[in-house]
Amino acid sequence: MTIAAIASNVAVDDPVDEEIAGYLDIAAPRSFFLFAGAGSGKTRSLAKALNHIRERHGRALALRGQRVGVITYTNAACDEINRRVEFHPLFYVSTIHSFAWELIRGFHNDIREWLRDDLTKDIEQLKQEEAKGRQGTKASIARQSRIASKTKRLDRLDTIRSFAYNPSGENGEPNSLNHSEVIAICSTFIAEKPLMRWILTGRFPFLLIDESQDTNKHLIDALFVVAKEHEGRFGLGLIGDVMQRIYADGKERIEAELPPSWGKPSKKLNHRCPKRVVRLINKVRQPVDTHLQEARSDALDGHVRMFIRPTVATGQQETEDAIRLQMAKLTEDEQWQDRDACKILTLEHHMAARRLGFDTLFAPLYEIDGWRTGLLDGTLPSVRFFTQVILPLVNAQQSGDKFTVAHIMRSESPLLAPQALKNAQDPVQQLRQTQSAVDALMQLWDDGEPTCEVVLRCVGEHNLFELPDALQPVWELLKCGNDDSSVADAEDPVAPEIAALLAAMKAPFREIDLYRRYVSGEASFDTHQGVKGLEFERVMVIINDAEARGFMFGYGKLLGEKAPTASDIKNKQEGRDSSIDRTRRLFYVTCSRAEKSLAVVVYAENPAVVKKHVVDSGWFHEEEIDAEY
Ligand SMILES: Nc1ncnc2c1ncn2[C@@H]1O[C@H](COP(=O)(O)OP(=O)(O)OP(=O)(O)O)[C@@H](O)[C@H]1O
Repeated sequence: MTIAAIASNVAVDDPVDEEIAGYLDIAAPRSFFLFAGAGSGKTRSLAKALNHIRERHGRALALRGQRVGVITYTNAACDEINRRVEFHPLFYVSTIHSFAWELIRGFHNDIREWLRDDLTKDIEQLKQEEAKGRQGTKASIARQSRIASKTKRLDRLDTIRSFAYNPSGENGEPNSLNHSEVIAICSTFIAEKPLMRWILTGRFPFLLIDESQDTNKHLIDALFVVAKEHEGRFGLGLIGDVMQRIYADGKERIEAELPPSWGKPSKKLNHRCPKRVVRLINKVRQPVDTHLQEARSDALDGHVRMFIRPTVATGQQETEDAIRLQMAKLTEDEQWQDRDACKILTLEHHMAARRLGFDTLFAPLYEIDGWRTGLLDGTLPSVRFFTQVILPLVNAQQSGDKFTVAHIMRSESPLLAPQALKNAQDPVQQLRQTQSAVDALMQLWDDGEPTCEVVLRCVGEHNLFELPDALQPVWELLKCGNDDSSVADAEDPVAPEIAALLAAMKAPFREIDLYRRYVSGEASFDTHQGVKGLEFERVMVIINDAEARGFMFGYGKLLGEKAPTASDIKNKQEGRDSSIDRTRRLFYVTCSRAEKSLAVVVYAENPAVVKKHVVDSGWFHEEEIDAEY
């Protein structure tokens, strides 16, 4: 054996996978919680565990008509697990919502009664609030509208024979359940109905949950009940890292509630990060628990740097570009110069939107609560119309791609709809009219770049495409020139959605493509939360409380700039989560994405205080900090 082989630690966690295999025994399954930090190869351990079940117990399970349930966080994660188990039908791999629906579908009467109870309680609560509140306020109007819609739903319940749910869709039909209802119903049924627990364990004698720290706490609590009641015939495997819990509905302090009978395997190695990053994330984690990691013995040393800059109102983009050049020099990695070769993590989407230059379009739409999800996954119909119909046409036309232009026009334009061509007295004339509509659109670029509003007006005037419902009123307003929401009658303002769209339409058309690239993951930017589970060679973490809007996370306290509030101190004393804890975990997640080098950029009110704090905490050495005062 060579010295290198003796010193190598890369196989140090192999016994953990064997330990897990021991728990996955069909004759005596045992529940377990796998403690494993960032980059420790949780996906690989999960895939190994599944393949072990298939080899050892696949036949027996198949004969009994049983499957192995696997819950992961995203559809992409489901695809990855399925790929690693070669899409074997023994495994039912799904997201939490699909899994919950799979269990409750068919229990229509029970679902109806659950909804009746839930709606009645909600209405009662709203009525009490309304009785206490003031009439005529916006809050009162909103409450009354919620009471009316919930009452309508309650009144219709008895006419609904079967309920429906679409995990990836809008769920707008009267019989459809929304995402949180599906989770709540499933958790309640499991917790309260013994039959449901028998059904669950009968169908899935093993249930493995990845990212369990962020799995809905009510569901985890319900599954704890199942694991206890069916001990010896059902094995629940929770895989996760408590330090990476970043969503509010995950279960706090799950590790403290694990029953003594559960297995508690723990992985030590970080396969992803260079040695210096592992030392940093260990220091960040140290005050929280004892699960510290080792880097692989063959890992790079890597680089970490903190750049502290005074808080400024503008010019962050230039500052961050200059920092990338500094990183390129000190890491001798030229790719830092190329923004697209780096992952730049902002705390919130609007910070990325501002840096990438699609803020005019994005900011007003993001204000509308019900639109956020659609805006972020690119499915919001009003914006989708621009990204999926108008932009491809403009791009194809600009690059002379006649085939694509013809394809888009044939499939999307009412001018070339079969009926329009059939009704046209002269089809050749109809084709000419279509061409002149496209020409009119493209001429908008002759005098520089048009705004989305100008483009929309042109599309509407020439009937180039059918407008989605949401844009129809905007087009009507644009047509009559009444497009300035700021001068709208204060007594009768336009609906917030329309005002948001009118504001967004002021964006230059180029913002459409910048937005599209961001939401499709092609851009160099992402948010701190959005990169959970991912890894990148060069990571830049941007910390700027002055730009952040949410209240969930705040770096000032974590970095010593602000004192903890009375409620932070109370939370700590009572063992509850505080914003410092949440922010620490978020920081751990972001830093642990780096495969080669990491730059942390902090905009601080008081750079000297931040510098002293991170040096005193042992996170960075003085020479790793570049502070400007
Ligand atoms: N035993 C191993 N040997 C070599 N490389 C490994 C091993 N296990 C995992 N890796 C690699 O390490 C990286 C991290 O693995 P993975 O993404 O599964 O970690 P994770 O535990 O899910 O991390 P996180 O919780 O931080 O997202 C991946 O690039 C993976 O291919």
